[in-house]
Amino acid sequence: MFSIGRLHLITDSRPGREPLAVVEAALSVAGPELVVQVRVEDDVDDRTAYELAVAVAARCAAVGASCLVNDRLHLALAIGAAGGHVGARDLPVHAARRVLGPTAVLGATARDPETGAAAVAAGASYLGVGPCHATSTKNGLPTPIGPEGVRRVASAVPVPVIAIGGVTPDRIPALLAAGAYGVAVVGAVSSAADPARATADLLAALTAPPPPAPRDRGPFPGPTPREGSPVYRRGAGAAGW
Ligand SMILES: Cc1ncc(COP(=O)(O)OP(=O)(O)O)c(N)n1
Ligand SMILES: Cc1ncsc1CCOP(=O)(O)O
Ligand SMILES: [Mg+2]
Repeated sequence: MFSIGRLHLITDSRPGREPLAVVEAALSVAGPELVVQVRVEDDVDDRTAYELAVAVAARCAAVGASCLVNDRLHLALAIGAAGGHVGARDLPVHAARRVLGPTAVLGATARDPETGAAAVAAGASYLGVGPCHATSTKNGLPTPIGPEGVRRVASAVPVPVIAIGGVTPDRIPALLAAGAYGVAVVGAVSSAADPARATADLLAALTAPPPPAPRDRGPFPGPTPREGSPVYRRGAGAAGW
């Protein structure tokens, strides 16, 4: 059955960064719970990207973590990654599915329900949804969609939604409450003074019990969550995610 982690670490390969050291630190804390997405800047050549991907994949394999490759699906196949992630300017989802095969993990970017539903119909196993919040990690992104935007997409698709863009531990509860299954981060780990500690903080936020439903808060009952609402969706582990 399809299974995917809730914390996705996307590599930061901008000049001056140390993606492999960051991945090692995160894996030392998260182990098999981590999904590492190898992402390089567009001007990085394939050989350099391949060498980073091989090194990341080896470290993931050592602890049972999953490795995905962003954009460059030939690299995903070449290194035996669990799968890849594509967005609007990459291969279309149906073509990416043909490249990766029927059982690979295939992520697709969506910021609205229509795009998300189309991506799922075309073969996406999960959706990366955002940017949720402002970020300086990637230029040219559209206006952040916030937790409400996540809610709109998550309520329209039957696959895990991974919230991305400006994600920090304190923002995770609202994203989960909106129906996100997990989060993808670059800066929250890669720009942290202590990437291992930052990883632990993100994991703690992802696994913290949700706040009590309104009806449990006191003598004045609030609205009961509807079945199928994000409050229920947090139990999606039962569906095999
Ligand atoms: C989990 C996740 N979600 C979204 C993205 C963004 O993909 P894309 O829109 O193709 O942009 P680039 O990352 O390729 O610049 C992602 N990588 N991962
Ligand atoms: C690649 C990408 N796509 C949407 S936001 C983003 C970057 C997210 O980086 P950060 O976690 O540092 O905001
Ligand atoms: Mg892309």
